[in-house]
Amino acid sequence: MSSSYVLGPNQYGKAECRLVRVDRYSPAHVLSDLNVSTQLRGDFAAAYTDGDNAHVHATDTQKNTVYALAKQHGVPSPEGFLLVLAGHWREQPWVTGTQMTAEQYAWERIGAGTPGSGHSFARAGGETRTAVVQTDGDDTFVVGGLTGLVVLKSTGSEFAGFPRDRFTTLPETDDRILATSVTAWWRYTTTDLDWDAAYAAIRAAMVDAFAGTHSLALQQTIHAMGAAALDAVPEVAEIRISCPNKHHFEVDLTPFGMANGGEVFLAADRPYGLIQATIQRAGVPDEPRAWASVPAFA
Ligand SMILES: O=c1[nH]c(=O)c2[nH]c(=O)[nH]c2[nH]1
Repeated sequence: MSSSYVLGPNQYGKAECRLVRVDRYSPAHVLSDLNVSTQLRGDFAAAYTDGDNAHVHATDTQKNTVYALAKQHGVPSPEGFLLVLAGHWREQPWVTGTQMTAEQYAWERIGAGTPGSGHSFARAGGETRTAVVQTDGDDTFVVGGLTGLVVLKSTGSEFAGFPRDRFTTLPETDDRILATSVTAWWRYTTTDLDWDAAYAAIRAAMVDAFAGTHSLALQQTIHAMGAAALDAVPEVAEIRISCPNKHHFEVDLTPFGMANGGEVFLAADRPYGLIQATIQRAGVPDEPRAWASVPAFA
């Protein structure tokens, strides 16, 4: 190693620990959804100059610490949780400074009046409403839709009974987080409607179906959402729904002597299940021209 270089400022840690904490103390669950990054500064030069890791608190350990301290202390606020994390790391050998950062995603309660109220949420900030109008000669077609409607149930979701082969490792579960970002397109059979009222009715029907359905699979939930949309607005002939299964993995805290209790989750971003279905009103003829150029399932 040449002595003509000196190591300048440096820090290291684990970036973007996606942490979801479900407080189940009352029937109305409380959800905290954070993206936490940790950075340590201190006496770590030898790792850079000599590959000597004797002082290096592994970034994997830093990640585990996020989830373990979330279990122990809860996540009342991003600031409060980061203070807990910083307090932990500042006490460790060789650490002279820390930088703990978090983004928090806000959720609103949904499904009031359904059995899912209390454990069903939609990401605040909301979805994007979409629309496509096409003409072909004298004919006019209207497709409405939405994308980015992010919804989550902190209980009331199971997944079991699926085939097991030699590559199957997924355990069956009778209680998991179900979360998705809904994209939907629906075809109207009219060109004369109160479009805002129809949109509001379809969105509300889908959200309430998501909240109110005790889910045995995302497939079943999607079907319930589509059927609810068709029930809500008779002028809709069919609805296409595309839903990524935004997996939330219960973090194994047993190596740290803690039982998770369905409270601390790692929100994974990929890979994800992708479930897509069209729900059609029986007996209504297809109209492929309405869908020309509308993105197919993707
Ligand atoms: O609701 C689900 N549907 C699936 O098809 C599936 N596959 C999987 O691994 N998890 C899930 N969850």
